[in-house]
Amino acid sequence: MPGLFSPFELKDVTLRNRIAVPPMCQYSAVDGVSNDWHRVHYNSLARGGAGLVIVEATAVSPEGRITPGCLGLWNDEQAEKLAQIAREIKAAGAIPGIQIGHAGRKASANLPWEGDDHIVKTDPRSWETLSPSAVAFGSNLPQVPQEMTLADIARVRNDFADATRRAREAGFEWLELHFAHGYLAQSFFSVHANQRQDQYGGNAENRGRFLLETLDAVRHQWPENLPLTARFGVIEYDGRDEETLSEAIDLTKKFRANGLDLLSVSVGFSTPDSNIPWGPAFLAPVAVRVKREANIAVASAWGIDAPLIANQTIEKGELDLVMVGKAHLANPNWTYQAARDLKKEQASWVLPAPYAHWLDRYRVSQ
Ligand SMILES: Cc1cc2c(cc1C)N(C[C@H](O)[C@H](O)[C@H](O)COP(=O)(O)O)c1[nH]c(=O)[nH]c(=O)c1N2
Ligand SMILES: CC(=O)[C@H]1CCCN(Cc2ccccc2)C1
Repeated sequence: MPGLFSPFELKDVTLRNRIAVPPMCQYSAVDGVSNDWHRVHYNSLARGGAGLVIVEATAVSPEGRITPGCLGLWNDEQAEKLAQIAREIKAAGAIPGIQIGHAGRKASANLPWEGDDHIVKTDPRSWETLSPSAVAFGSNLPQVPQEMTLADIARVRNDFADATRRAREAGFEWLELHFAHGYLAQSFFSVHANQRQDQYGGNAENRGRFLLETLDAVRHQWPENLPLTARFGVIEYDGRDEETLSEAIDLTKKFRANGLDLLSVSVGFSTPDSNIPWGPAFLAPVAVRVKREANIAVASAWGIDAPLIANQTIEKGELDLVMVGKAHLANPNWTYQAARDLKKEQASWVLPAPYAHWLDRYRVSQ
C-alpha cells in the first residue's frame, strides 16, 4: 500500500491517510460567523478523502482577523456554527482540525480579490492593528501597527486560550496554532517585526517567549489525548536563513518539550523583501531538516501536489503528513485522484459509499 495511504496515529487520533487539507481562508464570513459557504466547502473537502481537514485561520479576537471576511472563535455563536462543520467533517471520515490565530500587523485588510491591502483608515470597516513593535510590514500593508503593551500581550494570550476551549467544546480533534506567515506570533519571532527592548524582544529566547507562553496557555485548555500542533515559519528567504532556521529549530525543540505534537513547517513571510524559491515541494528539504534536528513529527505544504512526490516524501520518512492546498481548491477529490495515480484501485478506501460503490465496479474510462 502506498505510504501516502497508510494511516497516521498521533495521540488518540488516527488519520485514514497522510493527506491533509491545510487551512485556506475563504474570506466569506460576516462578523466571524461561518455560513453555508463554509459548510459546503468543508463537506466537499472531507468527502474527497483527505485524512485531515483543517478549518482556515480563525481569529481569536475581532482585531485578530486578517480581513472582515475571516472566521472568528471569540464568541459562542461562532463556536456553535463551527461545531456543525466539525461534526460534518468527521461524519465524512476525516479528522476535523482548526487553526486559530491573530493577524497582528497584517490585519484590517481588504479581501485578496478586492485589493489585498490595508483598508484605508477613513473606511469604517478598518481597525487599529497590533504588533510587537510599531513597525509596518510595508508594500501592500503599510499601516503602522500599535506596539503591544504587556497588558495587550496577556489579553491576546488569554484570547488564544479561550478560543482553544471553544474549539475543544465545538468538537474539533486537531488544533493548529498559527505561528507563521507574518501574523502576530510570527512577528514576535521575526527580527524584522520585533524591535522590542523588553523580555519579548532582542535575542532568540526573548523573541520566542510569546509563542511559548501562548502554547503553554493553550495546552492547559486542549485535551492531552488530542494533537496539539503549530504552523511555524522557520525560514524567511531574506538572506539570514541559516540563523533563522537554527533559532527556529531551537524554539521547536522547546515547543516539543512543552507539549507540541507536530509542527507544520512553513515560511515566515515577515518581510516583503524576501526571495522565495517557488517551485514544486520547495520547502520539503527544510521540513526534513526540522524533523531530523528537532526530532518532532512534521507536516509541510507548498507545491507538494504531485501524488508521486507526495508519496515519496512519506515513504522516505521525510514528512509525516503532506498538506495539499490549492490543488484541493481545484479538485476536492484530489485524494481519490492520487489513489488512482498511485494505482491504489479501491476507491472505497478514500470516497464515501454513494460514490465509491460505483467507481469500484463500473469504471469504464481510465
Ligand atoms: C486561498 C488560500 C488561503 C490560505 C492559504 C492559501 C490559499 C491559496 N494558506 C496557505 C496554504 O495553507 C498552503 O500552505 C499554501 O497554499 C501552500 O500549499 P499549496 O502549494 O497550495 O499546496 C493559508 N495558510 C494558513 O496557515 N492559514 C490559512 O488560513 C491559509 N489561507
Ligand atoms: C492566513 C494565511 O496564512 C494565508 C492567507 C492567504 C495567503 N497565504 C500565504 C500564501 C502566499 C502565496 C501563495 C499562497 C499562500 C497565507
